[in-house]
Amino acid sequence: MTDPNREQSVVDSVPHQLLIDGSWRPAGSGATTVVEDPATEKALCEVADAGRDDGLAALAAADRAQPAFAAMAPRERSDILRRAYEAVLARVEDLALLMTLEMGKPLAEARGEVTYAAEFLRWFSEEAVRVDGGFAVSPDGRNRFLVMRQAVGVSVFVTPWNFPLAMGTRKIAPAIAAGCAMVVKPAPQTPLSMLALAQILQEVGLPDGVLNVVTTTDAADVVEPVLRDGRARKLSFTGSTAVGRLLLEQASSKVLRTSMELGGNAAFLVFDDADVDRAVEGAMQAKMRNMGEACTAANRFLVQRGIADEFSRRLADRMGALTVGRGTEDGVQVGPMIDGKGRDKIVDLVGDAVAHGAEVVLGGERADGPGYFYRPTVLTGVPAHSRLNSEEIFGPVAPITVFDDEAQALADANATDFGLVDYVFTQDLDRALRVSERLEAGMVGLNTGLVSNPAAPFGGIKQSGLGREGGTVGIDEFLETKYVAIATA
Ligand SMILES: NC(=O)c1ccc[n+]([C@@H]2O[C@H](COP(=O)([O-])OP(=O)(O)OC[C@H]3O[C@@H](n4cnc5c(N)ncnc54)[C@H](O)[C@@H]3O)[C@@H](O)[C@H]2O)c1
Ligand SMILES: O=CCCC(=O)O
Repeated sequence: MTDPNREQSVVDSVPHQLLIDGSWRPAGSGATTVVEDPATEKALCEVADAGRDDGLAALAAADRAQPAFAAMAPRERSDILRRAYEAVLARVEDLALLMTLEMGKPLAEARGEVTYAAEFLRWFSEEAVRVDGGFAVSPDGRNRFLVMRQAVGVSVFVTPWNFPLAMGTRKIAPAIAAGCAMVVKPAPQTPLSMLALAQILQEVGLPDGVLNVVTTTDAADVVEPVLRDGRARKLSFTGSTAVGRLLLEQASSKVLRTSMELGGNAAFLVFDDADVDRAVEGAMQAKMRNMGEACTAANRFLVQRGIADEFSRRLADRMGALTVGRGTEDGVQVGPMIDGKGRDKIVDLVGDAVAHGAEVVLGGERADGPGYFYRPTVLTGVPAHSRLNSEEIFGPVAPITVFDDEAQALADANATDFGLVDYVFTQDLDRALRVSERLEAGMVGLNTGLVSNPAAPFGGIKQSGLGREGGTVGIDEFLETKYVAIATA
């Protein structure tokens, strides 16, 4: 259990204000909003609650900073990122505690996210100095083509609460590497991790105005004017598909470049020939990482008939052995859901599935007492038409249905508007490749329950998004290609 004095001092060590043009300031209106600990439902602190004018001030600051930052030597931008990587790692314990306090994940997982977030800073410090161009002779030999890549320009980031640090660095690091100034709007539930990151970036020498952070409870009031203003050139959003769709419309008014990391509805396929130990281990990872509050979370378990009983029993045993509690306490493996709305949605989805005939093998209820806790749950016989199969659960619920053959498994897995990630467990190499090719998803976990890696291209197809973050292509989202035609005598 962490010491309450240490918790308070970690919360107090972060500025609770907006960062605009290198200075920390209150919201123009003086408004503040409460940040809550979802495990206790008690207030942690207050932060500035920005409005429209604050958002536009942040945009103006980014616009002023943009030309000099784009002109800065790539090595200098790379060095800023490298120093930030080292500074984040030096503060793993404080950043992890801050994250656990504001969003609930157990400390061990929060440490993992801090490290994951830091890796984006390191990866893009290495990419910053590798932006290339091209030179070619035209087919008729009369011209030369010079191809250069330049920073897109001022970028607007809107980020979610579930990975409050990593979803920030996955955008901020490539933007710095490419030379883009930014306006960042974190989720209202988790402003503290982003403010702590901004403080670190400031300390390691990021020029004033390059990163502007605007915390608000009225996202629409702040973000829409910024997108419609004309000075921003790029929007990168991570969050739900519904909000992504709305922001795409707003971004279209000025034809902004867009990257969209949206919701998922991952299928987790287990074939009769799978190694059951690996499948159960992978299921625990794909389902229980972040208490199931992950876009990559396995949302639908599709298990072949011959192995279904054994897999369901073993998964229920493992999930039933998890310790639920406040993430700051020793040994806790499952923290609270982010808020009452998130927890109530899970209650509704499970209720709907049970009403349609699903059987509760484990859990199936919220936990008593304060905090937004929901017990790890396994359901079998979940009917195809229940809401659990089409909506993101975002919680520790594993719905299992049975299939008979590969064609049915593929049809069921692809019967969704989403296409972020799917998981496949089989020991048959031909099947593994065939199924991976036919799954309609941007990513596939083959005999693994974890695909996230800063060095790999993360992203979805269908209504799960546009573009990729991370990997060698992550920086491309922040670069324009310019071609110069050179006439030769
Ligand atoms: N694909 C990915 O990489 C990825 C990663 C993490 C989370 N997600 C998705 O995010 C969702 C969970 O996060 P969430 O609940 O924070 O999502 P959300 O869409 O409710 O909110 C995301 C962000 O959008 C902001 N927002 C909400 N309404 C807005 C508006 N009208 N204008 C401007 N901004 C607005 C929120 O304040 C928040 O900062 C899930 O659907 C999850 O799958 C996707
Ligand atoms: O919520 C989505 C998960 C994000 C990740 O794994 O990088």
